[in-house]
Amino acid sequence: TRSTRPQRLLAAVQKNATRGDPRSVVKAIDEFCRYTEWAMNVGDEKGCILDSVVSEVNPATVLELGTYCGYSTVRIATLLPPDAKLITLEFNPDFAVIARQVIAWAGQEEKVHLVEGSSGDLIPKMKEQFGVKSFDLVFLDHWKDRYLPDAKLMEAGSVLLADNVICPGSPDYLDYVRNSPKYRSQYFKSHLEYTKVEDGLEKSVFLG
Ligand SMILES: O=C(NCCc1nnc(-c2ccc3[nH]cnc3c2)[nH]1)c1cc(-c2ccc(F)cc2)cc(O)c1O
Ligand SMILES: [Mg+2]
Repeated sequence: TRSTRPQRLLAAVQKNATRGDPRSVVKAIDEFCRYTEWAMNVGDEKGCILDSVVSEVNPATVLELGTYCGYSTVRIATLLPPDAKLITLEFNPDFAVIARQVIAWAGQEEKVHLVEGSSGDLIPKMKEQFGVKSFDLVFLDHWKDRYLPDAKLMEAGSVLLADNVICPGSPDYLDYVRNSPKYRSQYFKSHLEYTKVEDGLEKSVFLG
């Protein structure tokens, strides 16, 4: 049967990227998605904004919601010190299978813990399962209607960075973080990955 898009993306990584070289993995995915087949990775333009926020926060613990093929997982992990921890949640087992291989090809498996399941179930269990009370940085890139309920599950002191606040959009989340006294929010205008369509990242600092 026909391969899936994540399988074709992984094949492009294994063909064009050097094992153990995360930057070549990121480059191979961006080239594949720009010139061969679009895929919903955060991409190179928004990826640079992601990189700058990760570097600024310099987190010891990161939670990523929505692994997909592991593109942003690799970008984030590459910027973390060896003892830092990145937990990434993926709901779709087919995506998780691919993401594990992309993360391994990039040589980042030490810092990354990919957990399969739904954010609504797993976030409340974070504390006991991973001994993590709160995360220094949370990257929201999963189902857009889960951003707000999951943010409310996590109100324990961290920086939230949300992808796709314009396209596909998460209007209830955006309204909440921009109008709640609990957050200081900032919009980074950009474009939907590999296109000219407007999109952006919203960075929201929890004020406690
Ligand atoms: O849907 C997206 N991303 C979400 C993937 C996902 N698939 N499954 C999950 C999940 C759901 C529960 C979860 N609970 C825990 N992890 C979870 C992961 N997330 C997404 C879509 C687009 C997009 C834009 C324009 C278009 F015309 C078509 C598409 C762009 C993007 O950057 C995205 O991130
Ligand atoms: Mg996204």
